Amino acid sequence: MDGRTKNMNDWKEIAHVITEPSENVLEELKFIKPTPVQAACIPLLLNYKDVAAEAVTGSGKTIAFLIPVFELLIKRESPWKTNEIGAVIVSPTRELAQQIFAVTQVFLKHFSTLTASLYIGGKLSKKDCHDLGFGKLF
Ligand SMILES: Nc1ncnc2c1ncn2[C@@H]1O[C@H](COP(=O)(O)OP(=O)(O)OP(=O)(O)O)[C@@H](O)[C@H]1O
Repeated sequence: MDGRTKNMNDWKEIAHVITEPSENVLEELKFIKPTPVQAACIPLLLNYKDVAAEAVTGSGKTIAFLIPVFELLIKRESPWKTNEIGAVIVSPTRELAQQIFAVTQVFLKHFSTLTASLYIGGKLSKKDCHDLGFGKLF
């Protein structure tokens, strides 16, 4: 058993359906095992189920949806159209949006074919519109 397999052991319930890039993200973040909300949500979302989860702050909700989002985006077989958006993550506050975007950056290092942009209030919307024109997947 190599180091990676050993580290992924606690993710075994869901590790068989996630790809190497996600495993690399988990390794980089040093997340040895899933939190309860992650264990509950990730398999359902990967099976294209609708999920509404409520869990206390700090329970790991970010990864619970980011892993499925990235996994489902890279599994898509039909080619992306210019300006097509693959996923939209809506957050109630600017701070939370920035926090989620920071974790997204770790994923992007390992999912090199995807890109992401952050759109928050307090910035010039003209620049946002310009950025969107380049066809972000996120
Ligand atoms: N499986 C895991 N193992 C260890 N640490 C984790 C794991 N998942 C998330 N964390 C860490 O726990 C902390 C809280 O995670 P996260 O921000 O995703 O929680 P949250 O439920 O989205 O919180 P909030 O409701 O405040 O947005 C972060 O520091 C994150 O890096």
